[in-house]
Amino acid sequence: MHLFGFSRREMSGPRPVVLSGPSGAGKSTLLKRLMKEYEGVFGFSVSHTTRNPRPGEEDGKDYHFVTRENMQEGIDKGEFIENAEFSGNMYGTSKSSIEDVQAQNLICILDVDIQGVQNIKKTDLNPIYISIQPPSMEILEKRLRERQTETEDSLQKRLEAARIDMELSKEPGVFDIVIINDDLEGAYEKLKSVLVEEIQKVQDAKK
Ligand SMILES: Nc1ncnc2c1ncn2[C@@H]1O[C@H](COP(=O)(O)OP(=O)(O)OP(=O)(O)O)[C@@H](O)[C@H]1O
Ligand SMILES: Nc1nc2c(ncn2[C@@H]2O[C@H](COP(=O)(O)O)[C@@H](O)[C@H]2O)c(=O)[nH]1
Repeated sequence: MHLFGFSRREMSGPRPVVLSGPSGAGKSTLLKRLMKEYEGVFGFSVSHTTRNPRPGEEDGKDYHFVTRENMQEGIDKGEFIENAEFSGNMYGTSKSSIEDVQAQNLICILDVDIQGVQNIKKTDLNPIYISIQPPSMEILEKRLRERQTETEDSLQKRLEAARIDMELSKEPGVFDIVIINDDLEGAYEKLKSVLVEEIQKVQDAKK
């Protein structure tokens, strides 16, 4: 089996991690904390998107912010392992975003929606699949509104996508673990406990 031209044996680095779950469930909050606590262990796979940057977001760090034309050109050229339409915008994971992280022997973290999960399952990336879920739709809506990043239209689209995500994530075998992000500390501890073995591998390799 080959992934991006490398055989699995040649790619003996740590297993990637896919973080998914509804928009507003707390994925970025948890992964930023993880990357801060374990500096030099994780590398973020920087996705491409056609949405506009939010205040404080940096091109090339949070996302590669691109036009639809640019993104479609890359997809047509086979540069993406997966891509999806979400809340009126295109999102996708380029092959090079993963290769850049894996070349450094870091645990590659992908933050993707449920369509991304379904499409990554068709590849041989072999990640650990983690779903971050909100305690309820009501709390999710409150968190999204308080974040003040969405228009009413975008918010409604995200809530609709969240309903589908919450249903699909209940299906057995889709995720290795589903973490309910109610209390942030508890959710973070659970996330760390799932990743402890991979973290150890990277830390041991550095010794
Ligand atoms: N356990 C929690 N309790 C209360 N608020 C939280 C909790 N976790 C995250 N939040 C807040 O909820 C909002 C949404 O979190 P975050 O942006 O991390 O979600 P996300 O899943 O990354 O969303 P998106 O997919 O849209 O990027 C943020 O304002 C964050 O500070
Ligand atoms: N399928 C993919 N989904 C992605 C990717 N990058 C992010 N996402 C998901 O999009 C929504 C919205 O993100 P936001 O930053 O606009 O709030 C969220 O669920 C992300 O997980 C990707 O490359 N592929």
